Amino acid sequence: MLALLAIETADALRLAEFDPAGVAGVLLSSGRAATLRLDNQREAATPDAPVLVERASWLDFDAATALADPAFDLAVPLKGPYRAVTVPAPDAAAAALRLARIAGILPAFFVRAGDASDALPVAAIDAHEDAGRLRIAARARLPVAHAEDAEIVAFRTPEAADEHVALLIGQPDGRAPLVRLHSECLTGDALGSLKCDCGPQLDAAIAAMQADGWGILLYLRQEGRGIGLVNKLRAYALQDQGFDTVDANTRLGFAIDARDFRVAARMLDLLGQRRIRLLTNNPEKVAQLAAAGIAVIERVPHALPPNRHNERYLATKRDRTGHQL
Ligand SMILES: Nc1nc2c(ncn2[C@@H]2O[C@H](COP(=O)(O)OP(=O)(O)OP(=O)(O)O)[C@@H](O)[C@H]2O)c(=O)[nH]1
Ligand SMILES: [Zn+2]
Repeated sequence: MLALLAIETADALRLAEFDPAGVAGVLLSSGRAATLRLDNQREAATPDAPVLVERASWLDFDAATALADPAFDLAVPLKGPYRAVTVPAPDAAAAALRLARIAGILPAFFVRAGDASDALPVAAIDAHEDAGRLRIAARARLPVAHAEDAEIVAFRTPEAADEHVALLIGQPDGRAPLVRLHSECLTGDALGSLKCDCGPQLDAAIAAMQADGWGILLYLRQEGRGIGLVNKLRAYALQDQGFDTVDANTRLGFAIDARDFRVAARMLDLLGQRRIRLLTNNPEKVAQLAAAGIAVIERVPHALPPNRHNERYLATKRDRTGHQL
């Protein structure tokens, strides 16, 4: 049993209440630990396993914040040496790091031994990520600017606040539908950001479905490839320091791509569409859908013209994350 205090939402006073004895270590992800060069220590060398940094006397709240938040990596020369020690409950620790991702906060906690009173079981965190628990919650006609004959279907689970939606465009005609898995991007979808290609991809997907007669746009609430808006903006700030989109995610302590496309497979299943043509440049989407029982009979490329702000981002997708661009 672990007691946890998220570093992002704590302060020195709350830390003192949580851990009067000053013994709580700092739990980090393996990616963050590697950035801090802890991975040459045996206790921090297992790929993808959580890492616990021993509480040294100088490791106060501010020092822990610098451990947790890469915004300080270049500005604050980190103190040390850090010592990685055995993680007492590795499954609970891993679940805590998943919970941080779900909550959209930095994956870094003070940890000490906990007791059973109001403990959150690991299974409760797993349920948040269980696509099998998605149900159709509501559906209605929704004419949109470039597809007047459209219907919106909203999905949710009893646990998660995310409301994924499907926009069904046109009428089924017996052919496998053109499908797009679009991950939420507030900056690109709503504000017209030029840093990525999301906005134009969203518009082009709806246009392609309209032209083809019918299709299904899945709008997945996976902002920032699953790390949430605030963390994506932290990644953007790191990109302003020169790191690319892949290294920025790792420095924050997240997977390069934290999305789970079983959500999309489940939505297609609930819509009764198990044979599709998929608009994407990302082979991982095809692979994850296929693994979840959706037959992707065709991959339809979905590349749009670059601009001077997203050229490097698109090159990184091509060179480092396997996008077929
Ligand atoms: N973490 C992070 N997320 C980003 C960044 N830029 C865009 N995103 C998010 O990435 C998601 C879009 O994914 P992309 O990787 O552009 O494309 P894809 O969906 O993998 O592949 P395609 O189907 O080929 O478009 C959206 O959720 C965006 O918010 C970034 O620099 N960092
Ligand atoms: Zn975007």
